[in-house]
Amino acid sequence: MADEKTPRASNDRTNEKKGAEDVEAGQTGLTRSLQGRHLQFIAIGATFGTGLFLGTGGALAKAGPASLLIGFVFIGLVVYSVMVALGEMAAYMPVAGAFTVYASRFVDPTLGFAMGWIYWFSWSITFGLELTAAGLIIQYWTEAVSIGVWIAIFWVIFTGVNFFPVRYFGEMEMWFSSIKVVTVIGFIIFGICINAGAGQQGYIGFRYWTYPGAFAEYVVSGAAGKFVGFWSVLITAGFSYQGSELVGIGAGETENPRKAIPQAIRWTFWGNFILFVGTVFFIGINIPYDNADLQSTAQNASASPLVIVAKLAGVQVLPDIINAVLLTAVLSAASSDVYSSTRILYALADEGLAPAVFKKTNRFGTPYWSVAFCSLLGLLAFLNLSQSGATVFNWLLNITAVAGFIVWALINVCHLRFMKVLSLRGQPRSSLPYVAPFQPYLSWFGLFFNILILLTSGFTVFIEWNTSDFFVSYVSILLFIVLYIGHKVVFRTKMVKMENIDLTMGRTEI
Ligand SMILES: NC(=[NH2+])NCCC[C@H](N)C(=O)O
Repeated sequence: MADEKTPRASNDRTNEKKGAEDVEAGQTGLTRSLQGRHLQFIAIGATFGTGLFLGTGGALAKAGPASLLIGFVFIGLVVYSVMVALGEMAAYMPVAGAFTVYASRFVDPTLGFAMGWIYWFSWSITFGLELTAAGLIIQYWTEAVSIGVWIAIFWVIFTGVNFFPVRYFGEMEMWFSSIKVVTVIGFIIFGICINAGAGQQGYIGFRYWTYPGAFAEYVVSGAAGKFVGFWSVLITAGFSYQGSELVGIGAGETENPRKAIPQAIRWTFWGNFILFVGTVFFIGINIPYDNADLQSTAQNASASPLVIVAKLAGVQVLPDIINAVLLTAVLSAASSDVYSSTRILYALADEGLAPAVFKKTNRFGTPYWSVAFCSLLGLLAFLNLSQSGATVFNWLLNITAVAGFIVWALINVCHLRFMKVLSLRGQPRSSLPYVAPFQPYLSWFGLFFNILILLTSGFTVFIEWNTSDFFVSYVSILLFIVLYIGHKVVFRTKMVKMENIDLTMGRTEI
């Protein structure tokens, strides 16, 4: 198999001579200096970003509060299926890059290649997207300085941060993420008070669910529908939750994977789920979906619904404070973006699926070429300087979200195959360090909906043809297909046969 030739295999051979601990650290070249809590915070850092803080506004405006809530709960279930699947595999086989490695080993090296590069693509693009969002947020205070200056400053800072030893990075990310979590909790408490009558609107309750209503009519060229509105929320919800799966990417860098990974996964999932659903619930009961600010946000991503809630309540300085926090939120997401695309590229190089230079680490374990290359794509943020910044922003958001759904679907695929091979070899799943619940149904459920959502993400083009919408909705799928076919044609890989699947390499306990 191609495996024989990969640098990773040779790495492992050298490692066999070293002590058990060295095998753990040396296997990836990255150091195992992160703990479970760091993983969790990196995942939280990447997840709580533009999606929750800005994207929810547009979704509420178009679909109404009930659709928003149901959409976030529903995608939460899909995320759950992905997270527990990943947890089961990663706790058993902690390797850097995690799921692309599983795809290569359990299904087909070509699948690992295409999945890895599409995932890498989604994060590199998100870096640019988030830098732009940061610039837009600052412009709330002053437009005297060009947005390009902010993008440049943040690009330098967050690229630089990723060159630090990973331990410092993990520590910094923990602070950033904590600020976000505290903000969201603060917002929820604030939302309760405002709803109960603390603001200038008096007691609100569910008033806005009656007028203007719980569901909005989603309008596409004359045709309108409530279900369509709900369905349109799913892409935004998906984008918002994406990043949760990062817990698995850092798997190769944790000190005690068997314990740390399941715990980190559990905390990340439940933390994200509760805070996301809580946030969209309180946004949805405190802002009428036909609010003018909200409707204009849907057009130009200009104001966060969190800021709108504070504005409606008539609290003076609060919008500024929330804006400041949003800035840190989006910036921390930006630095996690680089971390994530760097590690995915490293893992691809490690598997022999990207140039070996991306594997080079310095003595602190930083894969510096990889960091440099990934952050270069963040410079795409400067494209947003054009007039249609908001349009470009929405485009990138959609492209990224679809890429994310492809990756989630493939995590489900890997898990289904993982379970199959275990059962063929007579190894009970109960012997695993972490066992995903409701299997195999949950993984099938996740796979079905991930595919359905990504295939229907561009449904509006079927109602009214629009080339640019078609492109935005399906370019990630096209890219994925091109990567897949391209790799197949050049390398002529074969699907990994069940009996050849390697379940031992990368394990901490054999
Ligand atoms: N597949 C991806 N890389 N998606 C990007 C996720 C972005 C993140 N959830 C945010 O709201 O900012």
